[in-house]
Amino acid sequence: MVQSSVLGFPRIGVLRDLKKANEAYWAEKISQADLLAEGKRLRIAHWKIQKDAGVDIIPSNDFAYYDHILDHIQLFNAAPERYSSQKLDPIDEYFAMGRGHQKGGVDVPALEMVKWFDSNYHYVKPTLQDNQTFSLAKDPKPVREFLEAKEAGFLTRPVLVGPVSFLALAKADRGSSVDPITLLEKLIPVYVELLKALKAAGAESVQIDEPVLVFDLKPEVKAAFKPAYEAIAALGSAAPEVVVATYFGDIVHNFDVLPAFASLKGLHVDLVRNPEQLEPVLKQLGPTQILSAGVVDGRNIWKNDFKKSIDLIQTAIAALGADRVIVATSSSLLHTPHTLASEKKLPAEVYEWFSFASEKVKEVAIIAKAVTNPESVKAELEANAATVKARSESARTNDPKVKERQAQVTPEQHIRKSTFDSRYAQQKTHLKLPLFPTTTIGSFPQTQEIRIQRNKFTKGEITEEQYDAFIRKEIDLAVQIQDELDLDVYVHGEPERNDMVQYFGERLTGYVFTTHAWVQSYGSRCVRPPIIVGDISRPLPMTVKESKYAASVSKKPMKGMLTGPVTCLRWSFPRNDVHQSVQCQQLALALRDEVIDLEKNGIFVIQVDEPALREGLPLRKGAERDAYLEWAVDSFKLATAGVEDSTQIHSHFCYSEFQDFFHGISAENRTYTDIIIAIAALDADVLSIENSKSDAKLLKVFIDESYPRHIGPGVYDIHSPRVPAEEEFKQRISEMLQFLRPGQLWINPDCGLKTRKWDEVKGALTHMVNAAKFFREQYKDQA
Ligand code: MET
Ligand SMILES: [Zn+2]
Repeated sequence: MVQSSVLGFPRIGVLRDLKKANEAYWAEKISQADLLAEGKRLRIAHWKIQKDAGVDIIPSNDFAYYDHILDHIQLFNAAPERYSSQKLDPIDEYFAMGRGHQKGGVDVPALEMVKWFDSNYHYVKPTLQDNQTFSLAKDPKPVREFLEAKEAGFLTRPVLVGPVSFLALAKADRGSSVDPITLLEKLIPVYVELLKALKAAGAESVQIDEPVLVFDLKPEVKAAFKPAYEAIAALGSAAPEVVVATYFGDIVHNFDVLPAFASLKGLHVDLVRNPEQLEPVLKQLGPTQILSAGVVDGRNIWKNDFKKSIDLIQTAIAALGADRVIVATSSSLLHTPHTLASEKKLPAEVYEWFSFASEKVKEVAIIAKAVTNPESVKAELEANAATVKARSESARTNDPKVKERQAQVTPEQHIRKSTFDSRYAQQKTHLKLPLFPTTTIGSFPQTQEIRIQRNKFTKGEITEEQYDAFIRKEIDLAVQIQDELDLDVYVHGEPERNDMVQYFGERLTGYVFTTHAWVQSYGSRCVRPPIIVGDISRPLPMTVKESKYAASVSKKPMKGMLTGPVTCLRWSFPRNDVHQSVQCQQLALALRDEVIDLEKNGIFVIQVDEPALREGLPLRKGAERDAYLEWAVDSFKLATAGVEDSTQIHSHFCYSEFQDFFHGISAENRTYTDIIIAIAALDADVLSIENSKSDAKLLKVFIDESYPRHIGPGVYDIHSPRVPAEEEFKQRISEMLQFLRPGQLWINPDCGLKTRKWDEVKGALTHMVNAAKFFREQYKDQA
C-alpha cells in the first residue's frame, strides 16, 4: 500500500499562537512553564490535524520555538562560549543565540541569521570554533518530543538535520578559521548516540534532512556523506530506519553521493520543483529502497493538481511497486500558512484555488488513496479536476491592457540618463549631503497605538480623515525624532504600512489578500504574503500622499520608500500559471509610475528595497541563474530609470545577501560574485546592506569588483533589542574603512526598525550618529 507522509508542519498555530507565547515570555508576562505548555499544546494540535487527515507518516521535532537549526546547535552543545558561559537557563540561552540577550548583567548579540535556501525563512547559522567540540545535550529534544507524541497517541517520525548539511550551513566564528566540514568526525558520534536514543525510545524511522544535496558541493563536502552515513548504517537495527530528505532542487548532479545511502531505507526528492528528476532517481535506488515522492508543494498555496501528481506517483509505482513509494509534501510545510479554513473574506471563486498546510496534509492522504483505490476518493478527484479547470479559464487572471503595455517596453526605459559620476555631481549639489551621511532604512517602530488605529480604520470604526490625521501625527513624530537625532536623510517611518509587500499589493490589481495566512519568517516574526492571482497594474499613486506630507514638514531630504518588483513578487505567493519574469515586469511597470510620481511631487531620494533579490537566486550556477539575474535586474531598472539625474536612487538589501558563507558550496558556485555583479548592474546610486553581524572583510568584494557607487553596510543589528555602545559603532565603521573609500560610505542600520521599541531605536541611533560625526571630523579634509 502506498503511504502518505508530511516532512514538517508549520509551528506558529492558527492565530500565530507561538509568536504570542514567545513574545509574552520575552516580555516576562508569562512563565517558562506557560511557554513550554503552549509549545506542547501546539505540537499535539498539529499531530492531530495530520492524523485526522489520514497521513501515515507524521513528523516530530519539526517544531521549534525559534528555529530548527538553532535547536540543533543546542542539541549538539555547540553554543559559542559567549552564550554557554552565561549559565542561562537552556531556553534563555537558546533565545540569546537567536535574538541576543541584554538583561541581568548579560549582554550578548545574536548569532547570525540567514535565509534558508531560496526561501524567506531564516535560520540561525551554526557558528563554530577552531577547537569546536560536540556532545549530545541532556534530555535531547528529538527524543523528548518523540516521547511526548507517543504518549499522546501519535507514532511519529522524528526529523533531524543531517550532519553534512548542519556543517555545510555553518561558519567559523569571528577569530576562528575552521572549515566546519572538517569537524565531521567529531560530530558523527553525537548522531550515533542520538539515533540510538531515538530507537530506544521506540522510533521506527527518522527523516534526516540533507538539503545541501541540491547545491553544487565542494569535494570535501561531497566526500563527507560517505563516512557520515556509513557510521549511521553501521548501527543496523540499533538505530531507526533512515530516510534522507532533499528539497528545493534536484540532486541529479550529486548522484555520486548516493552510494553513501545504499544501506538506508530510502530517499525523499522534491518533484514539485524538479519533476524531471523522477526517472533518473528511480534508477539510482537500491533494490529495496523506497522513494518518498514530494508532489504536494510545501512552498506555495495553490491547490494540488491531483492528476499531475498521480501520474508521477504511478510512474514511481511502475518502477518500484506500491510498497516502495511514499506520497509526500515536497518539503516541510513550514513555508505555507496554517489553514484555509480561517479565511472568511476571500472571493469564493479563488478560495477554491488554494490549499494551505492543513489542506495539503489531506492532499497527500488523498493522492495515496487515489493510487491504491481510486473509487474511495472519486468525489475528491472530480472536484479537484473541476477547480483546476475553472482556474485556468477564469477571467480574473487576464488583463489585456497590462499585456499591451508589456509588449511596448523598450530597452531605453531601463537606462538612466547619465552615468553615476555625472549623476552624483548633480545629486551632491542638490541634496547637500555631508561625508558619512546617516540615514535609516525606512520603518520606525510599529507601536501598539499604530496597530490599534489601523485596525479601527480597517473595521470602519474611524474615518479615512481621522486615520490620515493619525498617520500625519506619526510622521510628525518621526521627523521630530530625526531632527533630535540629527540624521542626514530622513524617512517618513512607514506608519501607514502593515507590511512592505502587502501594502503595495493592496494598491495594485491582480492581488488577493488573506486575513490569517501567516508564515514564519524568523523567530517570532511572521509575514502574511499576499497572493498574486492575475495580471498586475497600478490604478492610483500608492505612497505619494505620505511621502509628500513628510517632505513638507522636514528640513532635510526625505527619502521615498518603495518595495522593489522582485521583492513584491518573491514575498507574495506568485502565480504558478505564468512565468515569474512576466509577473515581475508587471510589478516593475507599476512601480515605475510610482517613482516618477514621487519625483514630480518633490521627493528626490527614492529607495527601492530589494531584500529578496538574493533569496530568489537559483541555487546552482548555470542558465537558470543567469536568466533570473537578467530579468530581476531588468525589472529594478525598469522601475527606477525614469528619474532625472539629480534624483538619487537608493536600494536596500538585508539578511547578508552579499556574503556567501556557504563553506559547503564549491567555489565556482559561490553566489556573491554573481550577486555583486547583479547589484552593480542595478545602477542604484546608494546601496544599504545588512552587515552588522558579518565580518567586515567580506566587504572586500566591493573592492575586488571596484564598486564605484555609494554603500551603507549596516552597523546596527535591528533584529536584536540590544543597544550597541558608541564604541561598537566606531569599531564597525573603522573596520569598514579598511575596505571602502570614506567618500562612498553611508552610515545606517541593517534594516528597518519596525520591530524595535522607540527607546532602543533612539539609544542606538544616537550612538550611531555620534560615531558617524566622529569619523566626519577625522576625515574632514576629504569632504
Ligand atoms: C526587509 S527590508 C525592509 C525595508 C523597509 N523599508 C523597512 O524599513 O522596513
Ligand atoms: Zn531590510
